[in-house]
Amino acid sequence: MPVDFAALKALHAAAGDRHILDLFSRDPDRATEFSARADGLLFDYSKTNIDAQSREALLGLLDTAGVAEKREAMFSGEKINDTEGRAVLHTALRNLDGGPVTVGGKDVMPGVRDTLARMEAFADRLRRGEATGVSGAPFEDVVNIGIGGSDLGPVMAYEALKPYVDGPRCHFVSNVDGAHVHDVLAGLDPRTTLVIVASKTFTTIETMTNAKTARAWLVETLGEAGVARHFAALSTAGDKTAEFGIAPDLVFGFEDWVGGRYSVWGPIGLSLMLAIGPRTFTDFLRGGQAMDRHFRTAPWAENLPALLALVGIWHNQICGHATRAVLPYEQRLLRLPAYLQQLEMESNGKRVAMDGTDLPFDSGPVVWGEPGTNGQHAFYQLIHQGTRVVPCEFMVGKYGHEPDLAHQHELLVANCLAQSEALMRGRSLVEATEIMETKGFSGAELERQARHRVFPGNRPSTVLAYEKLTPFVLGQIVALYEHRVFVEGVILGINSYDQWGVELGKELALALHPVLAGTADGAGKDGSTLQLVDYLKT
Ligand SMILES: O=P(O)(O)OC[C@H]1O[C@H](O)[C@H](O)[C@@H](O)[C@@H]1O
Repeated sequence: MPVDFAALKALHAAAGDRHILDLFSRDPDRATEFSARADGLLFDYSKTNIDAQSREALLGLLDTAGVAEKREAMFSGEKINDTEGRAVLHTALRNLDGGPVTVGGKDVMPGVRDTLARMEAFADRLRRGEATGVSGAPFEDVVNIGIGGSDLGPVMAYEALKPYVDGPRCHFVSNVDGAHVHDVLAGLDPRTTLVIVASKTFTTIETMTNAKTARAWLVETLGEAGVARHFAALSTAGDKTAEFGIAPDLVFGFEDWVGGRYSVWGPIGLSLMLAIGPRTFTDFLRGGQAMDRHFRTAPWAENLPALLALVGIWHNQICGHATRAVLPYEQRLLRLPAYLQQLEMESNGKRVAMDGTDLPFDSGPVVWGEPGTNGQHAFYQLIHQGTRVVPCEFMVGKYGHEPDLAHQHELLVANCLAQSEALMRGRSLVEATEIMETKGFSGAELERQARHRVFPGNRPSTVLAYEKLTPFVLGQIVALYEHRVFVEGVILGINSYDQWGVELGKELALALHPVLAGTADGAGKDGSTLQLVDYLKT
């Protein structure tokens, strides 16, 4: 049944400009009552304007939208991506000791386990120095060439898990801008470099172009014979990887039921596995699996993915806040905001419902962010005093990985909690006036100066706290956000698993390329495009 936000909007309107602090005064247990835990994670959403009544109504959306049935449909391999006729089974990639999962009557788990075992065997051999390049020298560097989901997952996780890296160094090339591949290859020795071409379709123009450039770079030193030993491929398109010259034993395949932005758990995670080793990679999978279990079994009121989704719906569709900031107080999560941009915006940035009718409300929000504390010295000004409200999602760990620098970690945590507190508390005109009086201001100038120093406060934020950013915890966090996207998508009644919105630009770029190269004319193009072609063609 389609959801109706009218009741929630009425509750929001009735709350008026009620202050979040008043909710705490009224309910001394608010912090615990508006928090939930899962396998060591703590999600605190008490510093939002959601009260018991609005939470009840939000939870009601899950039943109206049939989230529980759709959740089981996803986990059991039904083709819920119905504009592409595909199942959505990234969860099978981390179903390490679970039961069979069938698609079209066939259990996919033997294939998943087989590919994982091949990846592990290769990773072990490479890390022991047994799988070598043509010169016999061990691989020291790995270059993952991919874009979108074939880049963001591995690069995000590699950066996040740097303390666990004890294998080859990984480098990531994604942009079709030749500067990217040039700069990465410039520092590398082809004799000790493994190039991984990561592309689900093996047709993505950026990836195939960069792969050809890397191939030419390698062949220049090692000859054609080097390709079979120095290139691996991660793809669903086995025929195309063979055409490229990649040896079949270095092709790690997967099925179309793994969406690009959900693919880090399988072969697309090979670079990560090479860097941290198969055992540690398994910990990452186990974290994802733990979150799957939590998502499937925890009651909705304690279910982290559901709660994150409902908080998201409340802020975006009900309160009308069009963006949300993801602010990890964890330097190594520096690529997480970019990863979540693809995960959330490519999944839930849709304008029609499943049945093709116009969506009667806004779809997913604009997601953006940076690690704290850097963001504090950049854009937090707008978050605190701008005219628009930006719901903030903070993340922070109890421990860092640098015991010698524990004092810095304390400062980091203090900053995170202080920002969340400051957003809620604000600073009133009275308080600001008092401060400016002590600085010697008076009269009209006192008021003018004080007004610049007012923080409206009452701005919502959530905190996701964890013990330490281990591979397991990273797995939990990534799966948490995946399932949050799923729940929001189901409530909105959209297909979170296609991405038709990326197609038009790709088609037009292909058509413009020959115009820029001077081998086709620009007939039918608009004046602006023609003017820019004229300026930019070489
Ligand atoms: O892995 P590939 O097939 O090369 O696709 C790479 C990326 O490009 C596409 O345009 C999609 O927008 C992404 O969802 C995908 O992750």
